[in-house]
Amino acid sequence: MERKQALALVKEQLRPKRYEHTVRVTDTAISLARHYKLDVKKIEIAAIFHDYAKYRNPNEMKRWVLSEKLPQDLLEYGPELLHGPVGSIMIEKEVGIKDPEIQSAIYYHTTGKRNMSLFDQIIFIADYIEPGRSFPGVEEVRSVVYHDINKACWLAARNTIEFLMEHEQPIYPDTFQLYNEGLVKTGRNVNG
Ligand SMILES: Nc1ncnc2c1ncn2[C@@H]1O[C@H](COP(=O)(O)OP(=O)(O)O)[C@@H](O)[C@H]1O
Repeated sequence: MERKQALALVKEQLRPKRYEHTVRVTDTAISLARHYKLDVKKIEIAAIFHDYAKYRNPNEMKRWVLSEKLPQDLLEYGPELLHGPVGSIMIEKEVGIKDPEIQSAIYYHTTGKRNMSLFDQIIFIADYIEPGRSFPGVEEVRSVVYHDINKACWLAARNTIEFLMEHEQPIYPDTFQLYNEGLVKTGRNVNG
């Protein structure tokens, strides 16, 4: 699918600010894909569709979780966490995009997870660092992402966990697993 057609399809699904965010995520992801030598056209499609389900009705998303047998614990964390997993299914059913790499990146773009592929990482971190983001710590992530994308994803997970804890929000465990993985892989675990 071409960029123009893909953007037109998501524009119908999103509010104007979210659509602008999507365009910035897409441009950021393309730049990272060029740098890390991934398929730029494929990254572009994943980025354009990453928030496809963002404004779907929470009850509709809940029905998709149940009918598609997605992990039911997602339902305990509020509707915000559903749009990635549900969006990964919806793009196949509604748009005809059936591609495991694209669908995985959309599925995990909010929480991250351990063992992300480079493709997953690029969508996850492009969403976090796109130029419209201004939360604490984002500059540090931008400064490392072109030479150490593992570190960038780890920092994003750490910052998100800190933010959610400060606000006493529940935290879906995939983000903890990404955080832990970074410490274990760099030897900074409890025994190190
Ligand atoms: N593991 C998690 N558990 C609960 N909430 C999370 C987790 N990871 C991220 N979030 C929250 O989900 C919300 C949506 O994330 P965001 O990056 O804005 O996604 P998107 O750009 O796709 O809308 C943010 O408020 C973020 O703090």
